[in-house]
Amino acid sequence: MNPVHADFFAGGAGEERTLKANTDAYARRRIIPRVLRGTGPRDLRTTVCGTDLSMPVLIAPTAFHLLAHPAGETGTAAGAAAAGTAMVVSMAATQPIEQIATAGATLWFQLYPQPDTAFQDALIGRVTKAGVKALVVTVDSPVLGHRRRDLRNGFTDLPDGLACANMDGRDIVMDAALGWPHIDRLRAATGLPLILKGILHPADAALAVEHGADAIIVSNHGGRQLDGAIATLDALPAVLGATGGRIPVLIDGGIRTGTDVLVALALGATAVLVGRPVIRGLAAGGAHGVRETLETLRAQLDHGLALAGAQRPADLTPDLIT
Ligand SMILES: Cc1cc2nc3c(=O)[nH]c(=O)nc-3n(C[C@H](O)[C@H](O)[C@H](O)COP(=O)(O)O)c2cc1C
Ligand SMILES: O=C(O)C(=O)c1ccccc1
Repeated sequence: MNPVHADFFAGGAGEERTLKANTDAYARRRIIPRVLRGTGPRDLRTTVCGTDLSMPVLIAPTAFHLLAHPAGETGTAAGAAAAGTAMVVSMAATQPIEQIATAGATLWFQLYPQPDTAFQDALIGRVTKAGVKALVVTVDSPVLGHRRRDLRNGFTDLPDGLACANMDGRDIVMDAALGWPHIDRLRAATGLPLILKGILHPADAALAVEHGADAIIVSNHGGRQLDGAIATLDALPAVLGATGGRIPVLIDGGIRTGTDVLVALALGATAVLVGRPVIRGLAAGGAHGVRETLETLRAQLDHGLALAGAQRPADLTPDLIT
């Protein structure tokens, strides 16, 4: 990959402390396995907001897949389809949603709320018509994070010939005026499940429930927005305390192995999303590479469940983690 693009995918904001904290939080945890619980054969299937998944792992929304591989988002979606999981398509996707949909994966669509609500409504209509099964609204980006690698590299825009293919020639606006009324507006604008991505504070998790969110994603945007923000795994318990089981709580950031998935599930997440590992799979081998990444996570999760004394994700409980 072009090193400038590799930096774009890998990098975080500021000192990259939060980027590192996400993976460190998993490395700090240890599993206290149970034995003699009859763990075979495992069943990893999970349903989230009406979407059936072969395992509790989804593809996080990430920008610009054509920079990673000529198959682009359609290749990523084909990998998701082969693995039986869902892909969250970024608003900054470089291929049209209708093309990505031809790969046959279950798709959710990620949206940065746009001040041009007429355009936003049209985009929601377009992706709904294309068959997406949920809207994921990213709420952690009132402004873009300060990404020093991109600034140093002068990476400010897509190269000629590439564009955000679902934006009708517009730029994505990150809007610091956003508030809960914008969420209420989105809630009224769609019958699709509405999922808020980028929640870290328990008070915001409670507000998300009150404003009709169908699920939330505990996320710090992979350490790309507020450097110094809490690691997502460390934020999870208080968020779960605030939601009290009323809606599913998903998590992303720093998940690199199947045992990381196991830890997140045991601490109460319904499912996880993975960002950079999928981009690396895509860059290395297109749709097959994405599938390989997902199948590796599945095999590791399955193996970990057996060794920790769980037959299915629902058997995992917080007492298994220290
Ligand atoms: C290169 C890159 C681009 C991203 N683009 C988006 C995006 O367009 N929309 C969004 O909501 N999140 C975006 N994210 C954040 C991811 O959805 C996710 O929160 C994060 O990557 C999870 O951390 P992980 O990469 O450690 O798995 C992006 C992340 C990366 C690394
Ligand atoms: O969200 C991101 O992290 C990201 O990298 C991005 C870049 C351009 C447009 C939208 C998102």
